[in-house]
Amino acid sequence: MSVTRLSFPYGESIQWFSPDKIAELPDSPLSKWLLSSGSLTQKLRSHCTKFEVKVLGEGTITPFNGEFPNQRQAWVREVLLCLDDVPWIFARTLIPANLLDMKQADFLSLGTRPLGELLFTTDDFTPGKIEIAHFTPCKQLANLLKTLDQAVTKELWGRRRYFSYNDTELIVSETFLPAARQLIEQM
Ligand SMILES: C=C(O[C@@H]1C=C(C(=O)O)C=C[C@H]1O)C(=O)O
Repeated sequence: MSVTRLSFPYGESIQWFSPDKIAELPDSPLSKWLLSSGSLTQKLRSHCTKFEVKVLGEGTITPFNGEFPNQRQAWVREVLLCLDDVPWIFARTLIPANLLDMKQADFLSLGTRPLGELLFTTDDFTPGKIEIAHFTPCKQLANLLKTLDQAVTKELWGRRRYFSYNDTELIVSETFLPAARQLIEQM
C-alpha cells in the first residue's frame, strides 16, 4: 500500500449528528460498531492476527469550518488502522493546542502506537458523546480510497467521539472503509 504523506490532510468536512437524530442507522452489526464504547483498537485487534497503525500525517493545521469550535488551529493526526494488511478505518484526531501543551510527549511520540493505548490505559481521559455521519467521500479521501483499491459503492459510515481531559477535550473521528463494512456485515 503506497500512500503518501504529501497529500495530508485527507480528512473532509463532514456533517456529524447525534445518533438519535439519524433516521436510519445501518443494520447491525455495523451500528453496534459505530455506537460501541471502549477502545476501537481493542475491538479491531480481536478480529485479526496482525494489527497496524499507518500514520498518514500529523501536524498543526486549521480544522474545517465547524469541525472544532473555538479552535483556530489543532494538532491533527490521521491514520489508517489496518487488520491483516487491510485498511479498515480512516481515523482523524483533533487535539487542541492547550491539551497538546499539557501532554506533548504522549501525543508527539505516539508514532505507530494506537492512540487508544493512551486514551484507555489511564484515567486522564473521559470518553464523552458519540456522533455519527454517513457521507460520500470526495476529493482527498476518495483519492486515498482509490490508492487503497477500495471502491466506494455506497455511503461511508463514521463516528466521532469526544474525550475530555480536565476542562478541555479532543475529538477522534473514525470512518469505516468499504473493506471493513463488507467484513462487519458478514459477522
Ligand atoms: C481512540 C482509539 O484509538 C484508535 C487509534 C487511533 C490512532 O492511533 O490515531 C485513532 C483512532 C482510534 O480508532 C481507540 O482505540 O478507541
